[in-house]
Amino acid sequence: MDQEQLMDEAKKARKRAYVPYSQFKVGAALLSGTGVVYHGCNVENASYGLTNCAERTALFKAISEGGKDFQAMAIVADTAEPVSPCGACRQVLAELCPGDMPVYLGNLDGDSVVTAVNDLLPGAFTKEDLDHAE
Ligand SMILES: O=c1ccn([C@H]2C[C@H](O)[C@@H](CO)O2)c(=O)[nH]1
Ligand SMILES: [Zn+2]
Repeated sequence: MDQEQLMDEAKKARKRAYVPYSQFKVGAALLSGTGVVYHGCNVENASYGLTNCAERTALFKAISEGGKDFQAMAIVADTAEPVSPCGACRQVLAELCPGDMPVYLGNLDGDSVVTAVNDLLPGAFTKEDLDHAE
């Protein structure tokens, strides 16, 4: 599955966004090592802070269903520039995906940029930091 196909999967996921408060729909698609695509949309809540972003929805779905060896993630929103994932999602990506995994950021106009997990969160706090606790 190439970048364009994974972006199309993210666009499909975006349609399911539950966004009664922001009306800002985001979709994500995460490709696993076995070729399975895990889809995620943002899911908001009347208690705003409980909102789950599209990226974390896809990641948590994938882990809970046994997905592994993640190959790439595509993220799309209706933004002027390709969407920029929030800090919480960058941290969860750093936890669960390889540092060199490509992340495709896009918008509905077809603009896209390719980045990588490490570039989204240089110096991430990781399990290695915990290993050195005294
Ligand atoms: O990369 C992003 C950025 C924002 N949101 C969601 C959270 C909230 O529902 C809405 C506005 O921030 O967009 C995502 O899902 N992913
Ligand atoms: Zn986020």
